[in-house]
Amino acid sequence: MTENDTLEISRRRLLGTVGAAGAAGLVIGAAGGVGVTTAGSDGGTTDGAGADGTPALTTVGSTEVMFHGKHQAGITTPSQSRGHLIAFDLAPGAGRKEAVALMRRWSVTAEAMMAGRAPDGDTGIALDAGPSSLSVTFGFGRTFFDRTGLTPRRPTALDPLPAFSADALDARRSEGDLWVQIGADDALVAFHALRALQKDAGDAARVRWQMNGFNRSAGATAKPMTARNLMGQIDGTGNPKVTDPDFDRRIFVPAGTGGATDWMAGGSYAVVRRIRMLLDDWEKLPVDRQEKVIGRRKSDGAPLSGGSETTELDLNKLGPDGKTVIPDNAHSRISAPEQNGGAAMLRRPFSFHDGIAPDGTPDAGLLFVCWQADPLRGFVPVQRKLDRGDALSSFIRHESSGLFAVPGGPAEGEYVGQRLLES
Ligand SMILES: C=CC1=C(C)c2cc3[nH]c(cc4nc(cc5[nH]c(cc1n2)c(C)c5CCC(=O)O)C(CCC(=O)O)=C4C)c(C)c3C=C
Ligand SMILES: [Fe+2]
Repeated sequence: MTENDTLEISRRRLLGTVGAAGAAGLVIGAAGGVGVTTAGSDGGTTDGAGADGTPALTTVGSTEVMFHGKHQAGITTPSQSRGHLIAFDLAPGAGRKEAVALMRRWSVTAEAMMAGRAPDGDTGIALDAGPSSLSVTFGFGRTFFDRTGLTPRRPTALDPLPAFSADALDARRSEGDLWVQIGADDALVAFHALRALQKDAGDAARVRWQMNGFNRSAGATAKPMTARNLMGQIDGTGNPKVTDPDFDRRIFVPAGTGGATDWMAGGSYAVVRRIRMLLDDWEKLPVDRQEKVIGRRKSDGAPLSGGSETTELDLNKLGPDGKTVIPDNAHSRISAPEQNGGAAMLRRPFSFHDGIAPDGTPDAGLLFVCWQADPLRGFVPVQRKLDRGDALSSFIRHESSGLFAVPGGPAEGEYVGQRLLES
């Protein structure tokens, strides 16, 4: 477990709000899933409910994600119900000096808001709310390095992603000098963070694109479970777990790689794709055919080869017709690490819905965000393979793309990116 996996209920909020609900102690050890332990003097349960069955909703507002740590927040942090992804370009004439000042400002603001404190010049949008699991994550795009005179320190991992045959990318909604991912379990808290960071950008950087997403709200299901996407599938089952022995090696850049990119130690690379779902077409497909597209049951996410959600896929199991029960073009088969030389990534997406497109179809889908120590051993080989023969590809369209270097988390007194910008 990493330092940022440990979420704490801020003592102040706990006493101020949760205490009133009778929850005497709350600890969230949250890597890969929220576990809420309520040691209430009222005999509350371990799923956050009080003895009288009243949900301890106050825990949603009270949960605090740590800003400082080995890794930035928002990577292994449990997915929040609201998200904003926003890319900025440095303003014309702005260079390294302005970038340093901006990263300092952003870090001060993010730290305050994640702790539930109002930043300077506050708008008041989040007044009354606790931190609500707010996380703010900062990344640098390929173009940032030229703009700041740091080209020699640009990692090769930021080389442009290859073009894929199914790409229908909008350049204006792709890439960017800087990238910010905001997540929170309250819509106002998330928007508040977005506004504060936009205001902090001042004259130094301009918004290039912004996308808004959502996930299931904490407490909406009877027990914590893997989220569903807008196609109705349980999505996230095959993700690497922080307890896997090779988790850190796959997701985070190791220290001591030496040389120009040492500043990325503890960091990770984010691939961001706005993937439209062709929901009208998808929903016309009978459920048994939808299940063959993925290779898993829709109801509970279990592999078509049998078992429960967490059972390994049996890719060789044959059906009565002599064909593999998980079809050759099933999404789960093609993307499985064992089919891709072990290539793995941590998928941490948000769903999006931006209304109805001009053709009358829903402009909805997945803000696909995946994390890896090296995109050439994560996203790229898997997407190459999916691009060639994934049954899901008839029902999705990749509309924008970004690749960002997300440096390690700041130590106390440091700002995000300091090891790049000041060495
Ligand atoms: C290149 C990477 C991937 C893209 C792009 C992608 C898009 C995408 N996926 C779903 C739905 C599901 N994906 C599932 C599994 C899965 N997908 C990827 C990679 C990409 N998906 C991986 C690596 C895996 C895990 C494979 C494994 O370890 O077995 C599943 C099954 C459940 C699960 O494991 O999460 C679903 C469902 C959509 C809807 C989508 C684009 C919109
Ligand atoms: Fe997938």
